[in-house]
Amino acid sequence: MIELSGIERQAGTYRLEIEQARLTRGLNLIVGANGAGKTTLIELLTTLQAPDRGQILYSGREASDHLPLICSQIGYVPAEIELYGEMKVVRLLKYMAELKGVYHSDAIDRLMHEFRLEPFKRSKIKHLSQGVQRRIAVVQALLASPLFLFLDEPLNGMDAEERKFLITYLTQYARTRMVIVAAHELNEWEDAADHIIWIHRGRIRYNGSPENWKLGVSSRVWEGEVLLDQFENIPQEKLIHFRMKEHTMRVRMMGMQPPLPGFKEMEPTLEDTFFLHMDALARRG
Ligand SMILES: Nc1ncnc2c1ncn2[C@@H]1O[C@H](COP(=O)(O)OP(=O)(O)OP(=O)(O)O)[C@@H](O)[C@H]1O
Repeated sequence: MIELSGIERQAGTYRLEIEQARLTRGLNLIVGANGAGKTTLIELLTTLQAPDRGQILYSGREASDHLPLICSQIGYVPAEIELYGEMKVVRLLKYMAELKGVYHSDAIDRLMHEFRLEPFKRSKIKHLSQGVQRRIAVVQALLASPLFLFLDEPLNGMDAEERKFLITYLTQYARTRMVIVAAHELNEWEDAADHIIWIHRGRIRYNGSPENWKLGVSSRVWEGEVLLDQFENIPQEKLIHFRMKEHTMRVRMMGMQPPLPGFKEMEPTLEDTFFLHMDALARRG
């Protein structure tokens, strides 16, 4: 468990403030608009940044008093990964393992196999696709079986198969450990997220189950088809997404009532719920 209390962090004009928060085992999905503070929160939790005020406890231990121990329990995949391009994959992973105090090759062999990296074992990192490089970044974070695994936008650069594999892997890993993921694309995490941490303008607005997050919205979600000229009159702020068909548009919208006859009410997804909460905040001003 990670417990935060009285956290304050100023970076330029941006300010993060967290009075109290508790993160528990399972897959924790940090959601928020651009610039909300997802990366700042992850960097505080990985000890990369120190708070100006407040306390972060990892399984009851204060980070500043037990830094080497806590760092050894953390795995981190940043959003912008920069691996040593000239190194071969196996050499890089051996080096990263040694830095983490892992001197036997079992973990490397197992993870290379699980993440299907064996064909690239002797390739230089710089010759590999973004998706493969990201898989390597995830593997290096997993080498010491961290209790706390942080991933910032981990699906960036991955193809559909890699994304599916990683989400399944993390879901299983999160059964016994804490996985904390910051993501923009929420629908992909629909079945994986155990907890939602919604951050808005440097404050945690929600920390709890996806089910309760969805129940916390008053507006509803509707889907239906409209003609192209009808589409032009749809208020853009109520639009969640749309898909062009031959002569019509399939649109997904939010609102208390069906926007037009023939629209059906839909179960809100995580992504819908994010839009609904943001819309409610905007209406409150
Ligand atoms: N060192 C810094 N100096 C000044 N401003 C900073 C610094 N670090 C972050 N910020 C600002 O703090 C805000 C929060 O940044 P952060 O990267 O944590 O947000 P985010 O939710 O991860 O955003 P995104 O979704 O765009 O990645 C942004 O407005 C950013 O420009």
